[in-house]
Amino acid sequence: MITVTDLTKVYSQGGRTVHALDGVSLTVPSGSIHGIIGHSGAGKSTLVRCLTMLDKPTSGTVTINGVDLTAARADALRSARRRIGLVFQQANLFDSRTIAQNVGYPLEIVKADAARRKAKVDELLGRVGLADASNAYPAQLSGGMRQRVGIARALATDPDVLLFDEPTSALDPRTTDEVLDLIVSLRTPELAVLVITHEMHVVKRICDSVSLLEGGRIIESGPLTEVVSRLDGRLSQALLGIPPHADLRGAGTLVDVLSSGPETLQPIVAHVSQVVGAEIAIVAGSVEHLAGTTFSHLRLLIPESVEAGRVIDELRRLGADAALTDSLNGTGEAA
Ligand SMILES: Nc1ncnc2c1ncn2[C@@H]1O[C@H](COP(=O)(O)OP(=O)(O)OP(=O)(O)O)[C@@H](O)[C@H]1O
Repeated sequence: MITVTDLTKVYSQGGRTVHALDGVSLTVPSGSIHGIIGHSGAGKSTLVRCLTMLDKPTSGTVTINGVDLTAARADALRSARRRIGLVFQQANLFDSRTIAQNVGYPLEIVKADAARRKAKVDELLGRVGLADASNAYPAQLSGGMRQRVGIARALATDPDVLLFDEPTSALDPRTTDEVLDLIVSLRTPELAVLVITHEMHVVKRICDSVSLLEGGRIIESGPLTEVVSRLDGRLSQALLGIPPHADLRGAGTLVDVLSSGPETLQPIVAHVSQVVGAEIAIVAGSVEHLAGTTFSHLRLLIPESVEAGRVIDELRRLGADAALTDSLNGTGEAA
């Protein structure tokens, strides 16, 4: 389990002070995959550096399975760092070493004997689907395969936390999904996985929970199924993205409606049209299958002849959430 409490990082540059991290707190239980999503400049790289103590936080704590990294002294910190496996955007492999030697490198550092090293490397290459590539060199592998090697290397010291920093940003969509599926397959009850990314697709595909980082702060956080259910949430609007609607002024009132699970199979719009005695158009929509549940976010155009409040009440009565589109914050804007 990784626990981050009130983490801050302040940089001073040319008389200017930058609060790159401004009170970040989060918990990633062992056995789960947590995503941190944010735009460029949100503080993602700073967070990675502070979590691994490559950069010392200004204040706050980072605890891994009860060990406070911020309080650890040199030796203790070195062994605590080994509890974190790190995977970056580029695998950064040694070109002159074979794949097996690259994966076994962290075990050389801790002076594991050759037999143990070989057994571990064989096991890890099997886990990442590269058992046949052990004698190959990095230049002979595709980008996706190199990333698999990086993942195997990060697992070499049996870490408690696996920290991914933009793991798929350099990969094509198909390879991205293969690597994401691999990450999911690594899940064990002992391992806490933290994925830092700017890609909502990564969050949708593999995360159990997610935090939105902006300006060094976590402004929204929770289990995926919970954040997506908040009609007014930034993460919900990004996960169930609806393109900004065309200018429909004068055509009626826009209402957003969000439903999940079995409700998404109900013809609620047709039903409400019948109840209010008017034809309601769906002008935009998004349906996603996330964390095992189907979510639907629709934008409806209510004719002027019908009171939108009645439609909203009726939709809510049917178990959906609904609100006037204009009342929602930042509608149509991705996180
Ligand atoms: N060493 C530094 N000195 C001064 N300011 C810094 C330093 N590192 C980061 N910052 C500032 O801290 C803020 C967060 O930067 P950071 O690189 O962590 O964001 P990011 O989300 O990783 O962005 P990107 O995806 O573009 O790398 C930015 O305003 C950046 O200019």
